[in-house]
Amino acid sequence: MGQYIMKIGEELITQDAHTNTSKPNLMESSITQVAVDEHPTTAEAEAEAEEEEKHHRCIGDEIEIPVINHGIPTSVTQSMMQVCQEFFDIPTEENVKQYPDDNLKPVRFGTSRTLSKDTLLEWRDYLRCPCRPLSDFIDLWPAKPSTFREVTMEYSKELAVLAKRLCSAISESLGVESECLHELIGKHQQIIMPTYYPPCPNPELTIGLCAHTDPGGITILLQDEVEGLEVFKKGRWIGVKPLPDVFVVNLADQIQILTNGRYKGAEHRAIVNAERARISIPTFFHPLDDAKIAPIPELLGGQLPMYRDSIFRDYLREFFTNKSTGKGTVDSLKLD
Ligand SMILES: O=C(O)CCC(=O)C(=O)O
Ligand SMILES: [Fe+2]
Repeated sequence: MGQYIMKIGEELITQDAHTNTSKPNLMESSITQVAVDEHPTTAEAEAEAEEEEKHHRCIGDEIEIPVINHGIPTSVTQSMMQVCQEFFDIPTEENVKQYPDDNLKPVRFGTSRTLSKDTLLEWRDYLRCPCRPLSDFIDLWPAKPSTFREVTMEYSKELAVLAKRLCSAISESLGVESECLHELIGKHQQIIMPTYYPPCPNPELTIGLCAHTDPGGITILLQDEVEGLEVFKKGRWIGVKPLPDVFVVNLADQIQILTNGRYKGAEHRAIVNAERARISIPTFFHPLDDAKIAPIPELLGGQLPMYRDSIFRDYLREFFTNKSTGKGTVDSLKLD
């Protein structure tokens, strides 16, 4: 009941992404997209929401967007977190054997714990689970833990609905057809990537995940209660505080291109700590591999395109081949 996405100019309730500041961060630019309903999920959320309701909230460039009251039952997010925890509890060697890290395999497990092939060691394990069409992939997903497939299927369906809502809100905030971004990016590829960051005896010597923007369209991220996600904003890294029942949404590179730079991909990274393992579950929404991505003509408003066209498959290849960090790949498409 009452789950919807607000659009620009309407009343917005968002939560500030910062751990370092308690003040809400008002931004000048014109993007807004947040799911709210009249029943905040936690007392904390309610208090913060009331505080922030007074403001016209604009969420803009290079910030990760927390989404509360998204309508996804807590039982679904908790089960997903739990089943991922159980998956990562399986001995790493076993997961490596079951789901080899072979680029040709859609479902694969990557780890820095047993292998030394990476020159730059990112301190994490991950499982890549494509979801669409489900019938193509579900039998390839882990059969252990025994509930993994069922729980992940349920979660993926809920996330697909949320992604559609977010795409509509972003489209409306841009002044284009509400289906626009869903058609371009929201309804095609969906990939869930549960990620595990083990505690690290020397966290200052490593990184969980290097600075990057996500290459796809949007990313919806569920994290456990351990801090580690950071966003680069105004020249510094800012921790994104994990809050119960709150998703973090990243706008990614293809949104930056489609909007001709009006909305920016959020640059982020993950750090690790010596005490506690952390689990984060990003779900990536990508265009079709053979989609041509270029600034949406309606959004040019008489300006020249800032980015040249690219085919998403080629974009991804470039992104992964060059191990591009930060905004490297998207910047490489910039026209002079
Ligand atoms: O650890 C996180 O929360 C971020 C994960 C992430 O950015 C990614 O997998 O692209
Ligand atoms: Fe990311």
